[in-house]
Amino acid sequence: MTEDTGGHIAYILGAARAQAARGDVDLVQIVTRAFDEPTLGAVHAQTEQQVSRSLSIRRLWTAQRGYLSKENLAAEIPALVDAFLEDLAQTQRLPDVIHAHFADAAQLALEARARFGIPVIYTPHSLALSKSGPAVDTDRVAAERRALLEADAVVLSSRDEAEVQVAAYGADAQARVHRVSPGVSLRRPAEAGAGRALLADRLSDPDRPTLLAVARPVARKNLATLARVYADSPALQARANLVILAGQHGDALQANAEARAELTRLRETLEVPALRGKVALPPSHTQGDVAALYDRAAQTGGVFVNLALHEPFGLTMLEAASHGLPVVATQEGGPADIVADLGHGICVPPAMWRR
Ligand SMILES: O=c1ccn([C@@H]2O[C@H](COP(=O)(O)OP(=O)(O)O[C@H]3O[C@H](CO)[C@@H](O)[C@H](O)[C@H]3O)[C@@H](O)[C@H]2O)c(=O)[nH]1
Ligand SMILES: O=P(O)(O)OC[C@H]1O[C@](O)(CO)[C@@H](O)[C@@H]1O
Repeated sequence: MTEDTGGHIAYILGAARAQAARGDVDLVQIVTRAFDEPTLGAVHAQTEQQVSRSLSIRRLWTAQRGYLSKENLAAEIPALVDAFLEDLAQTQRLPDVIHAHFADAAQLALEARARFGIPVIYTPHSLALSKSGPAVDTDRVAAERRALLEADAVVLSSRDEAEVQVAAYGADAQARVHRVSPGVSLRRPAEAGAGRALLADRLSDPDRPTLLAVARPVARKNLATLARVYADSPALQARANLVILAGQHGDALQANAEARAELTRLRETLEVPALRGKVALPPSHTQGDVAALYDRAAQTGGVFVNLALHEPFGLTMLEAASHGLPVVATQEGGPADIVADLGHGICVPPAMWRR
């Protein structure tokens, strides 16, 4: 949707679909914020969306009707809490449990528990104290700590999250932790030629092995280092193409400062005459394109690359595996567990190539 739409959304949709398909679950409802932004899709202004018989999306309206990035969401939380409590007060059947994804959602869930007694599960996806860089968002850290301490259960994806990342929030934070390794659905092969069409104008020979990266353009994902390694290596350029999907960045106005800086670095490194025909940094793509690119990379004998400075879990390692694509993955965070379980690649220290 935007350059910041990433793994926690993919996780929620996958988990909700899997839960809704269970015989012992009557209804799953994804509750999120409504917004009116036609360029991002009219569906986000739809209050109720039926996804399948037992899965729906409920969107809450507040006075602020436009799209808000996660950095701008904090001021809207009190209004969202009110909208959520009012919605629950009017529902015919209260949920048996609320699973809050990310600490801002946990703030709504904990208020709902206080009012209606509904138990709360919290999944952080990405804890701010694990992020490298100088600017730690103290409000976000406080919301994460509260959610870790007050939720009835905390569901984490990787051993690193459970044993290392949560420990940074204090010994108490580990008390209710459960580790559940996520999966991804095994995808059907993409439509013949789909990924090829996306690359045709950009790569002189799309059949050469592909080095593929798929990640949001944020400093933590370290995409600029991958670009620099490729740009500095004639040997790599002679053997493989480089394809980087770094979110939707056709409309630069949407991008926040961090994404703009990362995308500028990527363009400055890759959009140079010497690399023409060897590199693709497509500005937009569909979900079908992502699946097709994983397939294409596998078919060309390529590899998926994730050099993140820190990766809390690493859903893209699973996606690559589900398409039969081996990985070179960061050893910082969750990927080491995934690669050890699946045996589909190697883990490397990303600092080896730090800019
Ligand atoms: O241009 C892009 C970039 C990403 N994606 C998708 O977005 C998701 C990104 O996943 P990942 O890089 O793992 O997630 P993050 O956005 O960083 O989200 C957090 O949450 C994920 C789920 O818990 C964890 O795997 C991550 O480690 C954690 O940082 C994947 O489904 C990608 O296919 C796209 O479709 N297009
Ligand atoms: O990089 P951060 O700030 O830790 O946040 C990661 C999360 O934020 C989002 O990009 C947007 O909410 C999620 O898709 C992702 O899981």
